[in-house]
Amino acid sequence: MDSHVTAAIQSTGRVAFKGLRPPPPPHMALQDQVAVVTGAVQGIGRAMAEILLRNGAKVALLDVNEAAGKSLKEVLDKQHGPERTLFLSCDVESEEQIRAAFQRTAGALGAVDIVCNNAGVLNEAEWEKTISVNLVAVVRVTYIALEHMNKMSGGRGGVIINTASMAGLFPLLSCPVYTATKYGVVGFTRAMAANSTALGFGIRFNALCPGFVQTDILDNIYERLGQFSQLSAETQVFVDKGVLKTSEVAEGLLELLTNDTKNGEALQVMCSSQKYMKFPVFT
Ligand SMILES: NC(=O)c1ccc[n+]([C@@H]2O[C@H](COP(=O)([O-])OP(=O)(O)OC[C@H]3O[C@@H](n4cnc5c(N)ncnc54)[C@H](O)[C@@H]3O)[C@@H](O)[C@H]2O)c1
Ligand SMILES: CC/C=C\C[C@H](O)/C=C/C=C\C=C\C=C\[C@@H](O)[C@@H](O)C/C=C\CCC(=O)O
Repeated sequence: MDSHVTAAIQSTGRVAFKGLRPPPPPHMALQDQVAVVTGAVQGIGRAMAEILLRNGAKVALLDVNEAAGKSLKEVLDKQHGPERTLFLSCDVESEEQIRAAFQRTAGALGAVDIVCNNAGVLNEAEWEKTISVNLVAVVRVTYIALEHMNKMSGGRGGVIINTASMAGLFPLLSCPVYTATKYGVVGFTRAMAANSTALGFGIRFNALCPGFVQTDILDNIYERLGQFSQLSAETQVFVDKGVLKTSEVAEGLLELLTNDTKNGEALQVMCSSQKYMKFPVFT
């Protein structure tokens, strides 16, 4: 993010970013960086991959949706060249598949610098699955990423960004398990950031916390609320207050990646502004 915008966030904790200026030039800091994005073939993950590529990074696109992955790869090849991306069919619930994906990324694109733990689901009826994908897999991918990136074991450090949600900071009506997973992601991110500082991993950890975003997660929400489906109208009232574009969330990712003063932060991305969450200080 531009230095004056970063300064605005630091001084006010809030910055408006919609339509104020032409697109900024690419961030040199991301040039030829190697990024792994999970849940990369649609929605927020796709917007993350696109902004990384526009800023000169190489991107491994990990997802369970092979058909969408192959067609996205074709689109991105035309825009950025085939050597800039890799699509890898990978279920983040599988340790074996994640290990293979990191190995293939390092072999084809180079050592991993950036990980975006973004894959997620919302299903209060299949709540164990929601915990498995949204929280357990974030821990699993992070620990495998550490084996590649940790400066204390020969890696070269980097940045790990976890897609949480505003529902990781405020309870989301009708989605108690989804809310719990996103609170878990925020807590894990902050704890890993503190560990990284204490143990010298050379890795920054931050959480991205968008409000409602126009993606498939918002579709057919009624069917995925399980025993809380009677509250779908109340949830819809929140949704109707405003829905973000995926590109706006990707701008938040860029801020967390390029602002190297940020570690252990949760960036709220809302329709009117972005602002860092103020957590209580424990003394
Ligand atoms: N859409 C919103 O309103 C919103 C708001 C805040 C946070 N989020 C979070 O953003 C992230 C992305 O969601 P989205 O809104 O883009 O949804 P989406 O459904 O459009 O995209 C999710 C992607 O994750 C992939 N995925 C699902 N399970 C997977 C698995 N086991 N392994 C690998 N890939 C898997 C899907 O195939 C899909 O491509 C999620 O973590 C979600 O919780 C979404
Ligand atoms: C239907 C589910 C769709 C998508 C899931 C996704 O992750 C979206 C979550 C979005 C928002 C959740 C927000 C919860 C909000 C409230 O509880 C609310 O009262 C927050 C109030 C103020 C916060 C903003 C501020 O302090 O300025």
